[in-house]
Amino acid sequence: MAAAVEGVIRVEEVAGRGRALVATQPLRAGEIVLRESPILVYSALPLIKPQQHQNSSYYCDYCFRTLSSASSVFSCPCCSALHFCSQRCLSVAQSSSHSPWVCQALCRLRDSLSLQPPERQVQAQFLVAAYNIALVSPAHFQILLSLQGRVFDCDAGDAQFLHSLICSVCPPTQLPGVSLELSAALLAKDKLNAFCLMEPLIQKNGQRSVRAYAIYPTASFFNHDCLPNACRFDYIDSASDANNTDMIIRMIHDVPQGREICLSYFPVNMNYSSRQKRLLEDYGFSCDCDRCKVEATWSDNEDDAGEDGEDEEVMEEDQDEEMDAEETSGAEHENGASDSDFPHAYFFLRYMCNEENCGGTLAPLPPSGSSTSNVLECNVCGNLKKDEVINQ
Ligand SMILES: C[S@@+](CC[C@H](N)C(=O)[O-])C[C@H]1O[C@@H](n2cnc3c(N)ncnc32)[C@H](O)[C@@H]1O
Repeated sequence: MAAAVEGVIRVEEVAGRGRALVATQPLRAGEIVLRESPILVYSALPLIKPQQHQNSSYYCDYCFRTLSSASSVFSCPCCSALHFCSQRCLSVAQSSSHSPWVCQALCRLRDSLSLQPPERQVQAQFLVAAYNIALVSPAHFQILLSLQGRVFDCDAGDAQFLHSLICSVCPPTQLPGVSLELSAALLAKDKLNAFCLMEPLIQKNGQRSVRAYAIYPTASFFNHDCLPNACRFDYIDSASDANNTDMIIRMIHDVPQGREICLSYFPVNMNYSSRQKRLLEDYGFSCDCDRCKVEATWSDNEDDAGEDGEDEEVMEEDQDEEMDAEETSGAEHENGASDSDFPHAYFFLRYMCNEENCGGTLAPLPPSGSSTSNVLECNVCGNLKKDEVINQ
């Protein structure tokens, strides 16, 4: 597991927000403050693939890179259901994420879950992956247990169903300490801390789907802000990097020492009601960041309440009720609010990607020497853009 960038951020307790990551020194725009590998990654595809996809595989079930051609696919010799991009990925998986215990458990789950919705199938995969790390990597399991998320943070019905299922498909003697409470706590930790590794390409319907979910030990301590000062990058299909599922956190702009470093758990262009609903339902808190304080006074909040997107959402991008670039930067809003009521318009003009259907956030490339880069990179579509402000 790659470590955090030494010393530039540290975990602190912040009143009303739990643990948080705080700058130990002034941080510069574009600076990488964290790079780390996940302790657990699992597929976002349901166990039972839709009929039309049964004979196709999209990505390696170990490194999660796209599988380019059928000729380069290595299938699990036991279940034939998981596919790997190389003999190396297959071998490593067999002693870690696709251990004989996982292989057997997933085969049995496929039979038992055929009538269950895709989300349940994905949750079952998470629970198998989580209990597997208790067997193959107890230190990582302890880290998982230390993350935010208690029994009552997850749906009791889901926990009961999935726990009974796991117990019926896995020999219990192999899972010391397994209990309904533990299964529920693990599901809660997944809900509050998992990041989505998104498909790089936007689909025809304008959406991007989730390829895999991943849990990172330090990145799990980033709290949310609707105007974040840092954002995450991942390069899942990168061929050059052995750690393609690493999470990289870069500063969007300069911050002073002692400032909390926050991410947005979803695209910054979501509107106020959708953000509040999502944060309360999925993360259990009401946001009172500077942006929310301003937008709470806007009169049109009632109109968009209740219109929530359907995507899975955990610290990820989705296409919920959006504010487009014009709305977020216009001099006059539909409800009569002007830029003086919207002091964060500057953030949207400078740091929101204006590619259609993207919704990504821009951060400068890492600084070289003492100069801040004048090139901004989008964390969703990857487009590069000249920073007009720095160029002026
Ligand atoms: C990924 S964890 C972040 C780390 C967490 N604070 C901890 O102590 O482990 C997400 C949880 O942190 C808390 N949190 C995140 N952002 C917050 C905010 N802006 N205000 C209050 N609580 C927040 C919520 O409890 C949320 O479910």
